Amino acid sequence: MLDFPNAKINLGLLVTEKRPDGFHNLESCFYPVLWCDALEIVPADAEAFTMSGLPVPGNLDNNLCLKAYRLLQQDFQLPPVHMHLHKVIPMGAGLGGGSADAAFALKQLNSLFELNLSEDQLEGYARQLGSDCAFFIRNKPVIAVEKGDVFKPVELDLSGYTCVIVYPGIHITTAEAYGNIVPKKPSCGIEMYLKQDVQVWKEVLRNDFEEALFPRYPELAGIKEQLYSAGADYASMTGSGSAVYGLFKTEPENLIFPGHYLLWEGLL
Ligand SMILES: C[C@](O)(CO)[C@H](O)COP(=O)(O)OP(=O)(O)OC[C@H]1O[C@@H](n2ccc(N)nc2=O)[C@H](O)[C@@H]1O
Ligand SMILES: Nc1ncnc2c1ncn2[C@@H]1O[C@H](COP(=O)(O)OP(=O)(O)OP(=O)(O)O)[C@@H](O)[C@H]1O
Repeated sequence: MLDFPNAKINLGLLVTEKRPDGFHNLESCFYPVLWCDALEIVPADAEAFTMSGLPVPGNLDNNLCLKAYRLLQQDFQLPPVHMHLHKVIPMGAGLGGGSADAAFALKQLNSLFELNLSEDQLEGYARQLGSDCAFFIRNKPVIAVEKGDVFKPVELDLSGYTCVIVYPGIHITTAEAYGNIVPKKPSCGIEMYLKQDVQVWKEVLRNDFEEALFPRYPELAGIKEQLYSAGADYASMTGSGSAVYGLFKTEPENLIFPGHYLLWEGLL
């Protein structure tokens, strides 16, 4: 198990229909990337939660790490713990950082207190914390369907690629992004597209949120264009934005995004 909660990118994201429960069905390939937070959990005399790094908006009590602890507490007599979260993954970026922390907390608590929960059981808990959360239990590339929490295996290896992720400092709320989208039934599943060469993805693999968000935030389309100009085989916004990534076969030179966070690193 990786010792840090890591982010994900979405390779294609089709929002296919609105569900009766208000959520949306989607189809997307979730791929883990090496942009990580740090979360330490140790037994303590009294419950404590501390944070460092990027400021996380909202009440401390609403932090997904604490929610994960409380969820397990409903079924198990957990001793008090001190959790410390060092936040590095930008929020409102479509990188799933909060979900990654929550899934990591479930896994850590499972091993720390020998709860013997299987990965399927952990996914069950994760689903209750957020749609993206279940993916991070196994943390392997998958095709996600339904709310993004039901998975199909995918044969995909991008290990030769460098992934550059640009975060433009724009916070996009997931609920708001879904509210601005018109679901579309695709003519063909994402799996068919992923079987083709990465260079072909540009023509066929789309993220439905781009159409709704690019006119509002033209800067995002500009970043995607810059990544292609720098030689990316494929570039896209991830999740509901605002981070945009490029996949490069050879490391690009002279990529400058003033004032932006830039991760220049590998995939998992
Ligand atoms: C955009 C993605 O990151 C793609 O991976 C995810 O679909 C977002 O998942 P998430 O951040 O875990 O989202 P949640 O915390 O479960 O839901 C936040 C809000 O997003 C909307 N939402 C989320 C997931 C989904 N499949 N349909 C939705 O309509 C709902 O309004 C929901 O109230
Ligand atoms: N541990 C946490 N880390 C980050 N955000 C958290 C955490 N716990 C709760 N939150 C809340 O969740 C919000 C966004 O979470 P997250 O980092 O998953 O954004 P995101 O990358 O846009 O998510 P997604 O990919 O699911 O759309 C934050 O603004 C914050 O209010």
